Amino acid sequence: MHDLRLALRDSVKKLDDTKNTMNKLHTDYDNQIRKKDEVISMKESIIKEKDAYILKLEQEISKHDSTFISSTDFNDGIDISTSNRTSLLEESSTIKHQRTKRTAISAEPAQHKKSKDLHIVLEPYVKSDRTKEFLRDAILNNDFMKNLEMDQIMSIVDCMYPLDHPDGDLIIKEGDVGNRVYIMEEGLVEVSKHSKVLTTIGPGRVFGELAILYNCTRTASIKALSDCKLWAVNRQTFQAIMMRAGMQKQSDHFELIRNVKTFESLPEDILSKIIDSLAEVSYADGEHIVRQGAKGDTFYVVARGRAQVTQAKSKWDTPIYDRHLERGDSFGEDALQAEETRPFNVIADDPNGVTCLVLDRQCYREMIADELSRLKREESFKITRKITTYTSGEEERDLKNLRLSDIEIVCTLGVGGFGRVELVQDTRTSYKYALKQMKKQHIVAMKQQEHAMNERNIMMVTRSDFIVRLYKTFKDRKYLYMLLECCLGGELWTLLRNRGTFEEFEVRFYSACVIEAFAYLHSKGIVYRDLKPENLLLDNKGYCKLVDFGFSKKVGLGKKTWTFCGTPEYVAPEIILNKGHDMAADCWALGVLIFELISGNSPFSGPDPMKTYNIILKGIDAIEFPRKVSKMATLLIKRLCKENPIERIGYQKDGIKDIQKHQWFEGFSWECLKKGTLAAPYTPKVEHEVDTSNFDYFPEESTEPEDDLTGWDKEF
Ligand SMILES: Nc1ncnc2c1ncn2[C@@H]1O[C@H](COP(=O)(O)OP(=O)(O)OP(=O)(O)O)[C@@H](O)[C@H]1O
Ligand SMILES: Nc1nc2c(ncn2[C@@H]2O[C@@H]3COP(=O)(O)O[C@H]3[C@H]2O)c(=O)[nH]1
Repeated sequence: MHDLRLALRDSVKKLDDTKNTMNKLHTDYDNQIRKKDEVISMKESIIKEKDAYILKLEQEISKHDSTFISSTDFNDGIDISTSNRTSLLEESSTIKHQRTKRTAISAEPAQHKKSKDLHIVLEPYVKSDRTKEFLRDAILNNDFMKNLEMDQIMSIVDCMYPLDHPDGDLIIKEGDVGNRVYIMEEGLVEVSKHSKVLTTIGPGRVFGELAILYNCTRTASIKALSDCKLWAVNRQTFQAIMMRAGMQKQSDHFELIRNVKTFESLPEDILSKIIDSLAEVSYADGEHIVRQGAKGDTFYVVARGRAQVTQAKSKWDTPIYDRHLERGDSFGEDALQAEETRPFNVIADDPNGVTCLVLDRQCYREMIADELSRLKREESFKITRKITTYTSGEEERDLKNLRLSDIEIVCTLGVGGFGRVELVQDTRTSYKYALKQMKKQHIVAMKQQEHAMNERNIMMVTRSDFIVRLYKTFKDRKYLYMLLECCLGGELWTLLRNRGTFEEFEVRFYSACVIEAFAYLHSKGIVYRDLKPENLLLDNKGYCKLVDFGFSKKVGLGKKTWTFCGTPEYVAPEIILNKGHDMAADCWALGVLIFELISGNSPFSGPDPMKTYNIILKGIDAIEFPRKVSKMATLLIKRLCKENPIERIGYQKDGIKDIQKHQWFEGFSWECLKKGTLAAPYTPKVEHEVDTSNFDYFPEESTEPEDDLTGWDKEF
């Protein structure tokens, strides 16, 4: 019995020990969990602190960004607004996020100044042929300027004038507004950036071109290391030549083409497409342009010089003179329909040679013929689309009677270049909106009045589920206000920052939303010009919508615009080269976006905008695609990022539809996307109407801007 009792006591003790051990283990476990939680919350607070620090830093940077430059000090007639943040970002590179929001830049010449620029009288400076050749070769040796058209280069050469700088002179100061491009004839200069010597430049080299080409402040300083003999061209002259050459060529070709019988009944936008597809070909005196009996599929218009038509009665006869062709005369029309056996010879008969505009059948078919038959079909069915009126919910929102004083701020959603975007509510109806408020004085200081008006005018009439809706605008003494549809899912940029990359099925969805937005805008002749993840907002369902129409413009179908504008990593080569651009620039940017969303990095990215432009000009084929980008996506990106705008998918016969039909989108339900029934790859967590957890925190602003009562915003 005693033994049994002892054994029982032993067992109870053992049980107690086990219980104690268990309790201890539990306490340890709890402690560990607590510690883990503490570590997690410590980590979170470090991340928060880091974010706040980065935010502060970014705000500091954007304060410095306010050093937008203005060209009025040398009154060159072009408005320039360029944020010069690169150097500051470079300095902060060790602590910045792996992903930093990118600033857009713009150099929109005001309309009246644009035309004034075109009427500038170019003042050639007389110089020897040897000097001309020397200057031309220097330009052709420059990475950026070699891409200009030869007639632009020769006009620049003609307008260059001599300039001397003695040893020790600071010819260019980093950060200044640039007003000349130079070519060194004799001497040596030293290039430095942030006081670090980068290189030296000797005879036969161009310098000072970057600030002029891209409307930014001087990217480096240049000091004479000896007495220097230079040639210079003024910014105003340089930019007039760039813009004028493109415009003149377009209007010259337009004049020639509109008088060709085959094209006489075509609408202007199709004529413009033909013009874009034309190639200029030159022939030496006596050279055959076409040969009798040869097969051909090219159509010709004589642009310059005289050509002779001769014809032989048979193979064995000598050709006999028939007539002369001059500027505006065309031949080979039949070749546009089917292969033509040339019925005569056309031979250049001009000591200065002959230049023809040529168009081949395949190009004509791809670009124009289908569009023509579509037009004809539409004409015969007299398709008149009903203008949809979007009244749903509008009446109960009672926007007509809504006044600024009815709006109550809930909290800040974001801070932009010109002010803040607040989550607000209409106190009468409790509807929630995003209210973008822009400081008028700041807009004027940056010469962005035209852009602010464009943004308002375009967004006000835009009705697409893939574009943030603008409901109403207000203004007071200090601010312009835009009452916008609120997208509480946050920016696609933030999601990309948190994820690093997206899977292709996700990118397919987001880019499809952009494609729908572009299909809408492009059909109305509007070019968007600032595509990037920063400008795509997610709604509660996870669909993305285009926002920030500050650079959008109604160009019109078949027309071009010449503004340098966009975000460096996303600008198309024709924008960089000032060739005139249109909706095709958006197709380019779409290729860049798809690449960036899949791989996490944009394809064209240098340490500063100039290097980025240089990489863009080298083209997409020079870019190595990461393995993560599938073959099919690579093909689509390469077709979107074609150097020649007219070859870009999305800009050809079926427009944006061609992109939708691309194999990368095979199986994608465009219909469900449009109806809003397709499930988004990610649904943001939005728990209530004022849940701003998908946005960063923005501290309140203490200073108020000055009044602006100049009245430029009358129509806002
Ligand atoms: N409709 C909206 N719904 C929710 N958030 C918005 C909305 N519009 C803007 N935001 C947020 O506010 C931020 C600032 O927007 P805003 O358009 O002023 O800035 P931005 O893109 O820098 O433009 P800007 O070029 O005009 O300075 C955006 O980055 C976005 O996070
Ligand atoms: N930023 C930069 N400019 C350079 C370099 N080498 C030569 N330059 C020239 O320095 C010039 C300074 O003025 P710009 O920025 O107008 O144009 C710049 C270039 O022409 C270089 O490595 N970096």
